[in-house]
Amino acid sequence: MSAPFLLGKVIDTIYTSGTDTEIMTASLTSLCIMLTGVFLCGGAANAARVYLMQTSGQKIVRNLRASVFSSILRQEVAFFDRTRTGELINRLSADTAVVGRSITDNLSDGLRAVAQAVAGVSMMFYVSPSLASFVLLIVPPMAGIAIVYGRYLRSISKNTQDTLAQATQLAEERISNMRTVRAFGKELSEVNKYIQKTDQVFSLAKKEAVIRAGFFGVTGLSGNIMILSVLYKGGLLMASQHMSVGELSSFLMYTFWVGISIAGLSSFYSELMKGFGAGTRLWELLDRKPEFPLNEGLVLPSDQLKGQLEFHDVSFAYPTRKEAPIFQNLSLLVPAGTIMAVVGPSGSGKSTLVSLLLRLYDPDAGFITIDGHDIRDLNPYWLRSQIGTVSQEPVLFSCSIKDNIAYGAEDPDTVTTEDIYRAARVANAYNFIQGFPKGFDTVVGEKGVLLSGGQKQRIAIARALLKNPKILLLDEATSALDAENELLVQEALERLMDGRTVVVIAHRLSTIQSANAVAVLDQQHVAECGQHAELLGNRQGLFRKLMEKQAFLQEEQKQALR
Ligand SMILES: Nc1ncnc2c1ncn2[C@@H]1O[C@H](COP(=O)(O)OP(=O)(O)OP(=O)(O)O)[C@@H](O)[C@H]1O
Repeated sequence: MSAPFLLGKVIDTIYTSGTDTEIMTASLTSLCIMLTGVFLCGGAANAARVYLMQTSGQKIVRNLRASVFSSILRQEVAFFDRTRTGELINRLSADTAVVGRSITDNLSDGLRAVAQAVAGVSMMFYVSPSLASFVLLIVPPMAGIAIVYGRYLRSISKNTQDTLAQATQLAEERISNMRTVRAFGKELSEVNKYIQKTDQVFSLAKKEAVIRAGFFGVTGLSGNIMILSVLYKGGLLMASQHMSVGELSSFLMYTFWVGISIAGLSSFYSELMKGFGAGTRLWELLDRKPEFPLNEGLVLPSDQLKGQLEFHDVSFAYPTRKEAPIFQNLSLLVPAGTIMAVVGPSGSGKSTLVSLLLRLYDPDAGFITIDGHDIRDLNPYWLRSQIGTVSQEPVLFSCSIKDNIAYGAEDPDTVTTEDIYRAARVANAYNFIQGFPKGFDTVVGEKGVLLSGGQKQRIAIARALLKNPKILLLDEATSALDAENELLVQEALERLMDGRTVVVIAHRLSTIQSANAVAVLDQQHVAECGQHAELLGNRQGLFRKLMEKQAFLQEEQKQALR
């Protein structure tokens, strides 16, 4: 900061020392030594600034990403029904990147520009207060222009990030459902839809470019006006002996300095406003409180849990479709240690029943109990740790089979390989896993696409076995497995169900026959409940009709295969 001042002194020394070369050389040497020291300190400070700002900025981004991800995972399931995956992915990657950029390199350069501008202006006042006051008349109109520009840029940035999120959503959905896109031959039309979205992003970027160009043009022009006014007014002051040539040179250098800082500041300001625009949704996400807590409430001694489940006059509609109730005054008792098969027409709410038991949603009226405790009073973490699930289409993560099975355990890090092998054996999965060249270390592809339906189910059964839950919620696969797989899965399921309270969405006759009771869902409540033989005996009953229809369909399928 003192460099222009010292350079001014150098010029004045040269100018005033006349022909006395000895004095001039001595003064010049000492001033140049001082200047070298100043430059060295400046260089070191600059390097330290860049390093510190980079590392602390990246740390902020890392923490921001972790907080956003943790905030997303804390939200209730209904939040994910309303919010698209692609949008959340975009918030996590693109928005945090924009905010990150605005607070890392940009903040570092911005702070330097602020420091330089403040110091430069102070030095301008120090060298010549009257010239400084004259030159800085340009600041108030510039500040007004900057405020309007900042607001506009902020709103454009928010729109850009929102449109980008829609484009990401479209791409994410199509890529993850590539087989359907291919089967319908929709590649070209999907590309066109994506291009439409990116075109919207492009037109917003063009708007941003126009206002940015205007703003940078104005700041450049004002810098040149400042220099021109220094030359004009400073020239006059020099002519009237109120300023030396060295002072005018210093002042001019400070003016350049301040001009460059203002250019830096406008770029800093632009990036900061973009960061604020992109950050708006991030702050909303970070501030959002989930509708129900994840880890608060009553924890019962797990060894005393019997596992009796009961629905008491439960009414429920999905938060996104409040106008279409799924259950009205539904009551159902599943005694501890028994198997309840749930059947009913498609859309009657069988999966919804399971979701309510897992407390993914809360009933609108009525309540659900486990051993007489309202599940809303129980700690949701604890509740879910007592429940095992195997769904129709089990989801496996893209990691090793070993890690996928260990995922069932409360603390996967403490699970031994022997525990995993044991669970795999009981689930009839050990032999086929060991048949792979890498055995249990085989990495299954995204969503486990390398495995057949039956294999995935057996891994999911091993995962549930490792959890060793008191309560089991099963959704039997509707898609037919080959005879051998069917037998192996059935056997594994029977072992898994042994000694637990089971609610099974049943699709196989054998499961329905072996269940202790069958609940038939229809018209938003339990239409019939009883043992298989008893329900079948009621000729007018819904269960009988369902079974007849199923038998009819099976017969039709067999004929079609012949
Ligand atoms: N997350 C959701 N948001 C809004 N509505 C939903 C949601 N999930 C399911 N539904 C609706 O709730 C109703 C019951 O669905 P559910 O999946 O529980 O039926 P189901 O008996 O299991 O059907 P299926 O036998 O065809 O699997 C359906 O009309 C469905 O469209």
